[in-house]
Amino acid sequence: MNFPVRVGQGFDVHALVEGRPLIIGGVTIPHTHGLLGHSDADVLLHAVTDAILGAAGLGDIGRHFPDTDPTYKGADSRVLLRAAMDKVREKGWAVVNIDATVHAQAPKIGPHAPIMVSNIAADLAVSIDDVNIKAKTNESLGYLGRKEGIAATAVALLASI
Ligand SMILES: Nc1ccn([C@@H]2O[C@H](COP(=O)(O)O)[C@@H](O)[C@H]2O)c(=O)n1
Ligand SMILES: C[C@@]1(CO)OP(=O)(O)OP(=O)(O)OC[C@H]1O
Repeated sequence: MNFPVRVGQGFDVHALVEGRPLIIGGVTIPHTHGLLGHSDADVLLHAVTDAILGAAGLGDIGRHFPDTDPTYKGADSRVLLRAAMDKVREKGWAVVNIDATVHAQAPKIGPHAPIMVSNIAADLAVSIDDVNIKAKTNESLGYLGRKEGIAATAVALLASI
């Protein structure tokens, strides 16, 4: 159906391990542990990438940037987000707004959220007013509550250009 707006959602989770930097929303956050992944494991940017790809009907991040491809080993997820946005734009879509949540028992995300917002807004070519980042602990419940990993969820609204 041709309709001038489309919605997409994204989810990602990565394990917290020692000896890796913690990079979320393009911000390197001082912490005892970092996220494990093939790329820089930026869980928030991966959720946002899946949200915009999903809204455009373009599948998911692993389809475009496989974790079996050495090209993406240690990749900066902002580069992947910009490349995904290029594909979304080529299909005739622009981002209206993004709303995302980082599910992290620790560390505190709030102090870093403004820079995350500005990174994501720049990569998607939208205003900082069009990107909202929230954070929640997992109330110490489950694998997130035990600080075994950090998850992120995101929704994206696209408009036809
Ligand atoms: N990693 C986090 C988690 C939470 N916040 C902020 O704290 C508020 C309360 O979180 P609860 O999970 O206890 O409801 C939340 O609304 C965030 O503002 C955070 O910054 N970083
Ligand atoms: C980003 C990619 C590619 O380097 O790898 P990871 O960093 O492991 O992240 P994931 O969230 O599993 O997403 C898809 C991947 O293909």
